[in-house]
Amino acid sequence: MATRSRAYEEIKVYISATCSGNGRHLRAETASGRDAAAVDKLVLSLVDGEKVSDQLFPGATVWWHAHADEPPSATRGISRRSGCGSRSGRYHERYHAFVKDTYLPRIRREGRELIVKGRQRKIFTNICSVYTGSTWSHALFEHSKTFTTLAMDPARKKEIMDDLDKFKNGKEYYARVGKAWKRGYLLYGPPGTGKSSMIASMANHLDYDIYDIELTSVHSNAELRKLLIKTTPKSIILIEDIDCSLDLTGARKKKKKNERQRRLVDAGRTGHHQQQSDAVRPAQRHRRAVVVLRRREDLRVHHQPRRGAGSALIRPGRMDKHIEMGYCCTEGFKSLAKMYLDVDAHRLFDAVGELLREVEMTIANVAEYLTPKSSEDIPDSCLAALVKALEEAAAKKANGGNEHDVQDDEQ
Ligand SMILES: Nc1ncnc2c1ncn2[C@@H]1O[C@H](COP(=O)(O)OP(=O)(O)OP(=O)(O)O)[C@@H](O)[C@H]1O
Repeated sequence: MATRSRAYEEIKVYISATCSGNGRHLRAETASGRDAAAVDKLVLSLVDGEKVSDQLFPGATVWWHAHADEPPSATRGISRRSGCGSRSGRYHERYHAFVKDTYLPRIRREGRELIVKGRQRKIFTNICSVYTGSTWSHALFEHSKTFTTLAMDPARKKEIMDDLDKFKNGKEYYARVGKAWKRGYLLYGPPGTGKSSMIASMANHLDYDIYDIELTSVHSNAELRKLLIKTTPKSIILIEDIDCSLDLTGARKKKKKNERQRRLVDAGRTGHHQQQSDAVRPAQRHRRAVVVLRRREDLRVHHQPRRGAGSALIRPGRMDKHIEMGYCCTEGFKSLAKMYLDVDAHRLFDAVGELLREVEMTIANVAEYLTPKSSEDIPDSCLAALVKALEEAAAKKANGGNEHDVQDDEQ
């Protein structure tokens, strides 16, 4: 809404997002032209009474003034609760067309992007209380892992990132084929192979919140549905250790009975545990996490009386993409070496590559060897320690032992 005052126009915009950043520490200096800092100040950082000027182009300026007032209740689409005041901008009337048609739309667009970028994502977990029933409690999601710092075969990484992008930008596709806008991933692999890191990278890549559901605390499908309804439209629904989660209500006893047998089956699938029979250690079994990316549509939970709450949601057959998080490969090792030691090439690379083809070591273990433990540690000593550990594991394996024992003992 613009009001006329002599040769000047005034325009008022309401900021409809929670402020982030502490405006008090920012000086209300002249904002320079079009840079993001100007929009940042304007949209997020100004405190009540502060002024900032923004140059449209040489000789043409908008003077902005921050107010703490809330939007009128009739203002549509603006939440009173989350408002952080308004900004009034004053400019010469001769620039009115430019301000209205070019400047303001750009400020709105850039401001919206900034708000989204500056938004703190959250990780939710479900809690069950006698007073409120099942509900979500949350903490800030601050996992720093991204696809840039996730060591894995670049081709596989690209495939996963492309898949995520396709999902994220798939609005028209999902509408056209009449499918709910969601996608399920089954992540599986031994502990320490990077499942949590992958989930964090996905959340950071998509800029989604994470809802980590503990299905054993959910007693019925109705309860689960209530929880899912309370999730935000752009979210990752995460169910870790689905083998345990499936062990819910009626299935629990039967499952326990079959536990030993299942371990053996899992061990058979993973190959290297094949001859271990009862010696299969739970810590080395493959663990599985289900990740459901969700946009807009509610997840449909079908009634599954015999399998317990959520089994329809997490049954592996329902997953669109299976991602195996395996042991460290040569490509994964090379990206770790770059990340941890800042080396692209080294005389020990070939030896490590060869040994990794022979023995299985998790990325977490490799990363630990590549982490300098003192100021004397240099790439040479870290890589030599890794080669030594791999050689010991290979020797143990050759003698019929468990190569993972060496790694576990040493770490
Ligand atoms: N691909 C990877 N790139 C970089 N670091 C990794 C990778 N995988 C694992 N790590 C490092 O190893 C450690 C363990 O990884 P993570 O927790 O992601 O494994 P996980 O498979 O989820 O283990 P668990 O099944 O026990 O939960 C973390 O400190 C992580 O930084």
